[in-house]
Amino acid sequence: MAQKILLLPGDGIGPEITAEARRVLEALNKRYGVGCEMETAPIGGAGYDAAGQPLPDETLRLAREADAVLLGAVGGPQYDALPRDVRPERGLLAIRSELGLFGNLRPAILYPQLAGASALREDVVAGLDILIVRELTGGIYFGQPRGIRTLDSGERQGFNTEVYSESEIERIARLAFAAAEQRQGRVCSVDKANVLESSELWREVVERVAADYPGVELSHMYVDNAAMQLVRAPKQFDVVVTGNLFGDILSDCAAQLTGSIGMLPSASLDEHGKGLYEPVHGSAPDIAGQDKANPLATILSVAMMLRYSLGAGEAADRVEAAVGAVLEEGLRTPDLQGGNRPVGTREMGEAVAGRL
Ligand SMILES: NC(=O)c1ccc[n+]([C@@H]2O[C@H](COP(=O)([O-])OP(=O)(O)OC[C@H]3O[C@@H](n4cnc5c(N)ncnc54)[C@H](O)[C@@H]3O)[C@@H](O)[C@H]2O)c1
Ligand SMILES: CC(C)[C@H](C(=O)O)[C@@H](O)C(=O)O
Ligand SMILES: [Mg+2]
Repeated sequence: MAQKILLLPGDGIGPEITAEARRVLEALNKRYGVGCEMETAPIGGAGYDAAGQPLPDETLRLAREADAVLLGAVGGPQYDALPRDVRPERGLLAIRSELGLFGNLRPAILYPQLAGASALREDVVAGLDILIVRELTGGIYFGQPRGIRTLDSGERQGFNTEVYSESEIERIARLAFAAAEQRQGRVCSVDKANVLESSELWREVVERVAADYPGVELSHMYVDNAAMQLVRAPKQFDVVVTGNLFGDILSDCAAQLTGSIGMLPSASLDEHGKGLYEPVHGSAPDIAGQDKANPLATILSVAMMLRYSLGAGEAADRVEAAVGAVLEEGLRTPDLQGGNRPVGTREMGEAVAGRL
């Protein structure tokens, strides 16, 4: 039976990059009978425009029904003045929370053809393969209380709360340790336990979980040092497990090691392995609608979807190999240095689909 995929293009470059991901899926369907049916729904600013909500009820219903969801990106300056509760980013947070997508896998892998495009020297990044495991439905993004209040003095005060319960920490830690068992067997847990109680508990629970994975070596690092170590000697990391906010920041940082933020895919998984897949980058309003966006992060997110949610590991390998092939041929969108064939979003997508 055909598997149902819900496409959520979103805003800015979202529609352009998801169109190329769709092209790749259609090519897989046609050539290898991968068998997926695609449907599209609005989210983010597009959701607000269509239904007055950044996560329309119908979009959420379709997402629950689908076997997997592929999202482009949300947000843009035209929505920044909206009331907070209906801003595009709230739609993304809501779908993550509603679907229970606590486990965010963000692999930062350097394609050898892009070694010269990395922010770091080639010898520092050659062979780079890091997996950032970011907790996605807790922490300061969701903690209560939150808001902006007026103090007695008349001054206003913005406040958010960083909270992590033991069960939330335990399940993300288990995901990270299980991943490390399939990789180089090292987990680095990143926190701010020298200052934050939520991190103190995080460290304690991660230590406890580690006892169940004797084959995995655990280390801890404060987030400020981790940011520095990522750009100093990134290959020291195998799996990095961290909370929602730290993971958001560190994954953009890791992206630049791979040549561009346009190269980083992600999978957001629930307890049963159902997932939403999206590039790590945002809606890039500065280049939207100009055929300049790199669609590879979204196309590589399709590979993760095929592997984790659709049981099509071979097709996933094909997609990743096709990305390697087009880079080898020298195709580069403007965000990627090097190469000998400058291309736009569409030509890059067509090339990948053509090499499957
Ligand atoms: N998952 C998401 O939907 C998501 C993620 C991050 C930011 N956002 C939203 O996106 C909007 C813009 O945010 P931002 O500018 O801070 O981050 P961004 O990731 O959208 O862009 C940062 C920079 O990277 C470039 N870039 C991003 N993706 C690219 C791609 N595929 N190809 C080439 N260049 C690319 C952009 O042109 C820009 O210069 C905001 O509204 C933000 O909230 C959404
Ligand atoms: C747009 C925003 C809500 C989102 C996040 O902070 O999680 C984005 O930056 C990401 O990395 O997916
Ligand atoms: Mg981010």
